[in-house]
Amino acid sequence: MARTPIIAGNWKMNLNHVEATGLVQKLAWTLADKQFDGKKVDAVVIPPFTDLRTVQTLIDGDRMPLQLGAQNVSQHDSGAYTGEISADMLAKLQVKYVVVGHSERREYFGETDEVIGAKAKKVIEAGMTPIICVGEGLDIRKEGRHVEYTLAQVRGTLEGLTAEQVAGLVIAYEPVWAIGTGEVATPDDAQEVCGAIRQEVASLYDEATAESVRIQYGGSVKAGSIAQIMAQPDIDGALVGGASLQAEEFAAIVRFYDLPA
Ligand SMILES: O=C[C@H](O)COP(=O)(O)O
Repeated sequence: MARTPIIAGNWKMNLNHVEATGLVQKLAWTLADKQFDGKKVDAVVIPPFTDLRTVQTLIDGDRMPLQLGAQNVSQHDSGAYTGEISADMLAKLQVKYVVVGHSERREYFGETDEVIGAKAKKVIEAGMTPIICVGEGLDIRKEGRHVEYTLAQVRGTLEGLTAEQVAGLVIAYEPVWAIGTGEVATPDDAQEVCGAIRQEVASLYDEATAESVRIQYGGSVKAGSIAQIMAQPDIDGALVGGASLQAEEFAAIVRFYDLPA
């Protein structure tokens, strides 16, 4: 079965709930103008926690062809974890996707593969889909160890998940040196690692699981680069940062199939 492409816009710590309303409305108008109905591509917006209720109400009320995502989640169910948000709280807001293990969380908040794997498990148990982020820094890339480094993160974060669970999730390959820098990995660079991730899933689980898991590329994706990236056999979507804050640019990325490769 063909994998449905998934284009997700991670807003990071940008836009309050009032600004979020403006962006989502503009995005929906732009997509409607282009007859986008959300059937061909999963189009996901991932705002900060404080915007989720507002954006959910808009998507729901206006039947926008958008799905909702969150940027993080607690690995605990409930209790004395001040400042944390549980998977059940997100599911109740009709959140469908949750980013876990973004490189910024690994770097600034010390998240390990073990913690990320535990978060992914909570997301799945709450009926949502984790977007598990992996990817190497510049030093590792220069040493030529990017594939083995990224695959070690894949093994570390998937540990304990069943084949059925892995088949339904999303893995985002984001080389850290390409995030927010304007440096896009070439389509071949991105395919090399995304292909290796799919093979690793096949050897950890089986071919059917590897064929089903969706793999995104992330790192300075723009409308001008998305078509070539999406033309790669093992890339099923993109995790977009900066460009997802501009409605027209993000709408063009969502409709990558209309752009020349
Ligand atoms: O989650 C998104 C990635 O970190 C990519 O961010 P960027 O598109 O601003 O490089």
